[in-house]
Amino acid sequence: KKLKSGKLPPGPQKLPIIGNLHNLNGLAHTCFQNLSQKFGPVMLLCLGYVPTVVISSREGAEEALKTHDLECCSRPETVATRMLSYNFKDIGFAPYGEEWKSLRKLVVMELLNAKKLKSFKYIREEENDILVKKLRECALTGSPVNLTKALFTLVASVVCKLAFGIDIHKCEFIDEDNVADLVHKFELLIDGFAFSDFFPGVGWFIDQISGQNKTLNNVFSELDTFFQKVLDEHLKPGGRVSESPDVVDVMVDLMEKQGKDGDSFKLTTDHFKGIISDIFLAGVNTSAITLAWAMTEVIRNPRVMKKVQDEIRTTLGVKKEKLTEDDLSQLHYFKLVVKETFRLHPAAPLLLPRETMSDIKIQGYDIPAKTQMIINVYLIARDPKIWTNPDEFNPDRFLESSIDYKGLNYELLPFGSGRRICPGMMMGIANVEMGLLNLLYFFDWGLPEGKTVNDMDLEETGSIIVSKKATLELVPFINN
Ligand code: HEM
Repeated sequence: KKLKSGKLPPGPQKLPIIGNLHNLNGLAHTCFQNLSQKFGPVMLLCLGYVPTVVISSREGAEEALKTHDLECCSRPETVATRMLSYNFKDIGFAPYGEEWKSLRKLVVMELLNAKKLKSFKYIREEENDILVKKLRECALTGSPVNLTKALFTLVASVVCKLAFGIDIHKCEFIDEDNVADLVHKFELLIDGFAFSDFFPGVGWFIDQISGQNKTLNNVFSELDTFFQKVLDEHLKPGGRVSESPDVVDVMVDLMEKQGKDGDSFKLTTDHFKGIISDIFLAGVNTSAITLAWAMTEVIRNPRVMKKVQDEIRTTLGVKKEKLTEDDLSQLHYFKLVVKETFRLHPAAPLLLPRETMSDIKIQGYDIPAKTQMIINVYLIARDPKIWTNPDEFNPDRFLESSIDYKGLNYELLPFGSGRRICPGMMMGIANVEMGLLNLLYFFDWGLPEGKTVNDMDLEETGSIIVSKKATLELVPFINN
């Protein structure tokens, strides 16, 4: 691909063949942060053979996501994304077109619409209750809990039950204690560097002899086995007995009925697995990561912890045995704590990469078609021109502010914006809010013996999805 002339965005000097890959050593969003301090908020890099524009200003993000929304598609073609999306037969990595539209509509209609979400709230309440009971047992022994793992299990149990009709506490093919490891495998896969991502042809050869292809295939095959079993459960002869059909039931039903209409696309096993992969991986990881960061931040900020727990316990009283989603509606400061967590720790700090479908202009620069476009929402949410003391965790900053995080305020975009905005946003928010509320209402929290707040490791890890690297271990104390 050759970049056409015009007023291209500035960027660092390129080296032959590798382009600017040498500029990326470390976490992508922080490397881009250092580079954009030098080259500005719209900059052009070449990642191997992939021309890439990185945007890190609110104005640039707004122009890209709004004005040019119709000209962007989300399709970073890497070895890992090709595997996980089952050859782009999913939603997150599918190119813009009829297939993507139909699949997104199906998932939104069958899983993520407001009515369905409301009818699913009992599942969330039930699963949180199970976690609270387990934590109570740990509190009696006074021993630290691996909260990272507990939160992954919580979110996975909710997502698996409502999307796939599977109870992971009883399921034969997935062990509830290993679900966090399974999601972690996905992180390894998506972070796995493959030469063929950046150097077509010759890169494949290097990956083959270096063993990278084998590693990626092994990790993928474990995930694929899980997805296949989810599918098999739904295809069992005699059908499934289910009160309310889940997304896979609906797809099976559609597949059985399809065939006559020659125009519309046909659902295949790859579509099934692409959707299961999207829901499991995009749905579980992100909410669990956000919950772990929320707990980390409130432990590090005792003033905020006290203020939010006072609000929760005064508003809800101290005698509740079990919380319901209706309890959330009365809380105000609590929601600001969640908002501040989304600001400082967006689970997808660069959103999903997009690709321009035609030549476009952003902030006065010419950007050719087929350029990968990355929006650094992490940096925008910490821009000192927009936020006072941007690195400080301070939910009070939102007390007098109307800025929200649902895709309309371009300074705060943890769920993205525009046509590819996260379709699971409402479910993600509900998972995070209900999980955090239960942790803060029923328990007080401390650090393991001998540890202080200063010992807490805040290092991040990951590329597309970024999480807290170190496991979060805390000691619960029963409040009531
Ligand atoms: C705290 C929770 C979550 C966060 C922070 C989050 C964040 C995101 C972000 C930033 C994107 C990319 C948006 C863009 O590029 O503009 C995205 C896309 C997506 N998310 Fe989420 N998400 C969450 C929960 C969920 C859940 C619960 C599901 C499904 C059950 C889900 C399914 C998806 C899918 C399918 C896409 C791809 C959409 C498309 O390309 O059309 N997410 N998410």
